[in-house]
Amino acid sequence: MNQSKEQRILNFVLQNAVRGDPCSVMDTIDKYCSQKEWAMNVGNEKGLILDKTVEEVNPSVALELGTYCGYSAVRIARLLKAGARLLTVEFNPEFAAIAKQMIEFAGVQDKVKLLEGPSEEIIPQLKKKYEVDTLDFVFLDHWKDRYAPDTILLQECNLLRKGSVLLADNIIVPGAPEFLKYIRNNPRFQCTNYPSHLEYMKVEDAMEKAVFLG
Ligand SMILES: O=C(NC/C=C/[C@H]1O[C@@H](Sc2ccncc2)[C@H](O)[C@@H]1O)c1cc([N+](=O)[O-])cc(O)c1O
Ligand SMILES: [Mg+2]
Repeated sequence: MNQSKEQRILNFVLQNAVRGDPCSVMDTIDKYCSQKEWAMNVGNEKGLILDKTVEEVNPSVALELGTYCGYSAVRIARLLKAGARLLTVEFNPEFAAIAKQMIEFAGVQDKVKLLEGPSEEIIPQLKKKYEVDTLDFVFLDHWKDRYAPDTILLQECNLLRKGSVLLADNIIVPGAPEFLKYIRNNPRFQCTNYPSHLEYMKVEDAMEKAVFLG
């Protein structure tokens, strides 16, 4: 049975990256996906916006929606302080299995907990089952039509506190129009747009930061 693209990406990392070195894993994925097969990792240009936001927030508890191959989980986890943790949600079992191996190869597994299942089921479990009080940082990079409902669900589950920071990928491509409409018209969020480019392409994209005002 022939391999999936995601399996080919993982194999390329296992054969070419340096075990225990998150930057080497990120660079190797970016090399493969820019030269061989495009894939929907956040990439290095938008990745730098992600880095700056994570460094600014310096989260104790971070949530990622949409793990995919684990590129942004490795990217975020490498910046977390001692004792801080990233919860990342993936509902596709094949992708989850790939991401688990990617995270372990990068050596950040002690900071990352991969939760398998759809965000709408996992989010309501975060407090009781995963011992979360509130989230300091949330990276939205899953199905674009889930960004708005999941942002509402995070509020309904009292998972946001004054100053919690949301960062959403793909504001232009594929786009998240409902989310943008919701978040920019909501007085409880302070929004900032970061123009960038679609990963590995000369196509315009953007990220949106939304700070919860409580
Ligand atoms: O479609 C995109 N992303 C959707 C990502 C989805 C990821 O999240 C879960 S869905 C899920 C996970 C958790 N809970 C519920 C659902 C999927 O299994 C996948 O791992 C996308 C597309 C493009 N593009 O150019 O076409 C560029 C990008 O940067 C993108 O992020
Ligand atoms: Mg994306």
